Amino acid sequence: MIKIQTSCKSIKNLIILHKIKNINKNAVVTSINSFSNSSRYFRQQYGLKALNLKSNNSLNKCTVELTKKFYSSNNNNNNSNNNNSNKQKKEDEIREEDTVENLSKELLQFDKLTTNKKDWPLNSEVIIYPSLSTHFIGAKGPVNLPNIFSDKMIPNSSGKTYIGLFLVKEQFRNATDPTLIKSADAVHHIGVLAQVSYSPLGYYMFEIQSRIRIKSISNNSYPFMAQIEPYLPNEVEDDPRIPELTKKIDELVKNFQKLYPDSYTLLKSSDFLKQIQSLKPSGYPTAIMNYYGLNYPDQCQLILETDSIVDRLDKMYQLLLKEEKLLSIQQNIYREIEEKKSKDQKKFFLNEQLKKIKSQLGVDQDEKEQIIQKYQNKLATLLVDETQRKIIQDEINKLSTIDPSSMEYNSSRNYLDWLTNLPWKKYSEEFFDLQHSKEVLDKDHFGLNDIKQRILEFISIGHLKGSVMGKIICFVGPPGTGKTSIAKSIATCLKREFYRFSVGGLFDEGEIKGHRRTYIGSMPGKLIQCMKLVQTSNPVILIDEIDKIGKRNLGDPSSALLEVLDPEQNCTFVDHYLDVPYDLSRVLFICTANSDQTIPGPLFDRMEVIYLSGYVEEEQIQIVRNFIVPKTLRECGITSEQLTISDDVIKQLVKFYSREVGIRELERLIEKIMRKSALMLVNGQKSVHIDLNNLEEFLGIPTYSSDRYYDVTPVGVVNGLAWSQRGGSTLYIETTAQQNNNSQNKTTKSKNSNGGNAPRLRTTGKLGDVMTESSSIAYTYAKNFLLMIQPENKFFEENSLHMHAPQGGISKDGPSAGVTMVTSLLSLAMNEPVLNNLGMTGEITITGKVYTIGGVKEKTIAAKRSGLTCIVIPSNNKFDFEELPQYIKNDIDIKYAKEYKDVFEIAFPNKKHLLQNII
Ligand SMILES: Nc1ncnc2c1ncn2[C@@H]1O[C@H](COP(=O)(O)OP(=O)(O)OP(=O)(O)O)[C@@H](O)[C@H]1O
Repeated sequence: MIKIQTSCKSIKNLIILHKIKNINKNAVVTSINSFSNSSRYFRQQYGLKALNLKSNNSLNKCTVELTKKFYSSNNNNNNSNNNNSNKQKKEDEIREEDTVENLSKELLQFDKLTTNKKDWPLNSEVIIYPSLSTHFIGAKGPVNLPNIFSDKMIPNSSGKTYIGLFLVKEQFRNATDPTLIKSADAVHHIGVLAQVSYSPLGYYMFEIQSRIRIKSISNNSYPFMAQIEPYLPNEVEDDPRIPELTKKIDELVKNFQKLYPDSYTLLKSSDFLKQIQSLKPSGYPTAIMNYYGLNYPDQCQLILETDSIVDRLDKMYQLLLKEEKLLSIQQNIYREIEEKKSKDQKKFFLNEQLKKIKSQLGVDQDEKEQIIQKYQNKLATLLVDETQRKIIQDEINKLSTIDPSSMEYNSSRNYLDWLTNLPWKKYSEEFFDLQHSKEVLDKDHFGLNDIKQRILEFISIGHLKGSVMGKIICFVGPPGTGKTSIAKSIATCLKREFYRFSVGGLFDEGEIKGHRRTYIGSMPGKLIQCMKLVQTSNPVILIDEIDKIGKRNLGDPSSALLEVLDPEQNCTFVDHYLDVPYDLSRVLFICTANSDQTIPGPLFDRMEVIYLSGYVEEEQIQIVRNFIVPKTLRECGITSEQLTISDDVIKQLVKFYSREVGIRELERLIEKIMRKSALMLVNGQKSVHIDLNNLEEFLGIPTYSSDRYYDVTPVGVVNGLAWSQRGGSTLYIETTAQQNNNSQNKTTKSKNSNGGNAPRLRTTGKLGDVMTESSSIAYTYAKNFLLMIQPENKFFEENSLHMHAPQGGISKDGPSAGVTMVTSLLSLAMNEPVLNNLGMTGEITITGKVYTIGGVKEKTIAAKRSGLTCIVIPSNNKFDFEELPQYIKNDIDIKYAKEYKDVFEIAFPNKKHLLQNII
């Protein structure tokens, strides 16, 4: 009778049909995933109780009941005004077998439709699941399905449920939750159909079945529904390129497995290659993609959408190549990180081991603690006052809070090293023994008696006073005259430590006062460095070349030096680095300079200046013979038996190999002789004797032949005496005449007094401003003087003159050449040479007064060296000359001049009668 299918399937289809027809065709979504679900749903919806769905009878019953309900509700909907009689009638009709049979046919037809497509949702409709990655056929995995999705999933005819996974377009992918996407247009229209099942573990699993394409959107409000169709482009599976590409991919895959056995694969099946080789070409790319789980949604989407298998394979191959490069980079980075990690671990491990060993050896105290303890111990022994102690203690406390690996820790340690290693209040015992001092000075230096005398006086005061505090000695003199070595001897006399530093060309104040600790690599200045080195607070400090101290924008070193030297300030000298006052008041400062002219004034004022003027030949010979030769022999390890130097050689050296007033050049020459002799001795020679015969083998030909250009000075040439930082020297003044063209024509001459033909004086020889002015004065004075003594002599009116100072390469300046210039001009004008072997020095005023000059000693020494026998100096300098030691004054005929006529009288003995003409 009843021909209705009684299978469970039929019931479900019936329910769906019911829904389709009665409720909303487009919203046929049931939560029935399985048969049991459908029965439950069925019972709840239609009130069918105690339905034994497993028995055919029950099912039949159920179907009939359902059919009845179906029609009744259908008719109710169509005709709401039906009365009870109508209702009864309808129900009777429903009971009719044919109606049921019709329904059964309909149901069967429906069932037929769907049974052909086992893995296809009913009505070809799916709920769109917006996915953030592309999936390929065969991929499986859990999926998070909110209820709103799971309730509306559409099953297939056998109750399996489906969703459509569609990749969200890139621009919408930022949404953290794909379910928040507002329109179905936000997803690509080609995607995959996934069967969803509910796992006993309580979550949904998906498995990709096939590629699908959205035909139309059936519900564009969330969650979106779409009509779908299979996406099966024509695929040619026997394309000859396929095997070639798959082979290449296989190789890549093998490589991947070898290089990255543990990473980047979703399915870690070892026989994966075998599996994929057995796949059909159409399934191959998807299998590979699934295997590697490559996380490039857009590129994978492109592959998914690609029609031909060859193209899909090719794209995938390219993607894998790219991935391989990326992986190798990642692998390298990973390896580096691992290596570093293992190094750090190793270091940590070793450190721990070291600590254990130390603790077992009983030296388990932390290194930092040890260091801090060391500073504490040192501080306890330091003779510092309370303020200094507090500063050091604070720094130690600070150090204990700093991490040893930080930069600050090192800088703090450095600072503490300085603070705790200074000789705070440690002094060498005061020693003022005159006898001892005299012995030391005489042992180290020849001559210099006046200097030695000054030093002994100085030491005597120290003896009486108990200290030499507040004294600054400054030695001024030409190079090589023993300033440094005398300072060293003073330290020996006083039995104090000696430290020397040069401030020549020093521009940075920081060199003296240190740099602040905030600078990287900062250090204390020279004074504090000295203290640390000598370890007493009262050494003798020699500040060399104080006249050459520089000044730039990096602070003013001379004012820093003033702070150091000034007894008022140096008891609380603050070095920038140390930042703690240090007492320098008991230091004996000795300075040296080549000239007192350039010593900064405020410094000069505080000094006790002692001048050294250089040595005459006899002194140099003595010094070389008695001091330099024995000293150099000692230094070279040669005995006096192995090397002898004759006195003649030393004289020759002094006369023709050196022209300095000091000893340094002679010392170098002796060293040169020693070096060459040492070579000969080492080569087997028993002994070396140096005399005038073999001297040139050692030193070459003499550098100077004679100090004098002229043995007899010609007309117009006069020997002047000059002084420079290098000592005294002789300076020729030469004048020649140049006859004027118009000399005969007085009228023209006077007319041209400002023009080119007027007689004039030209000077050359690199004369400085002062000497150029002197030459003008001399010219004027000489003209006037000649007019007085020889009015008839028109030489100056008729001749232009050229005055020259030889050695034009050397700059000359100074105020002592006036008399020499006048004499040179008059000698030319009178055509009378000056007295032979005469030298002169003195400034002249325009009225003929001869003025005081400096450097008498140096000039006298220079005159003697040049073989001059008579010198004229201003009479005001008489005292200076008479003060000179006798050995310098010997063999010199000294003449004093007050006015120029005194000079004239000496220079031109044959013309002294002319002086009578002066009224
Ligand atoms: N009177 C002397 N007796 C013995 N040796 C001397 C004497 N004068 C100088 N010397 C020696 O001459 C050499 C140079 O001397 P020193 O270095 O002291 O010169 P200085 O005046 O300091 O020169 P500078 O101005 O260039 O610094 C030293 O070896 C020193 O021993």
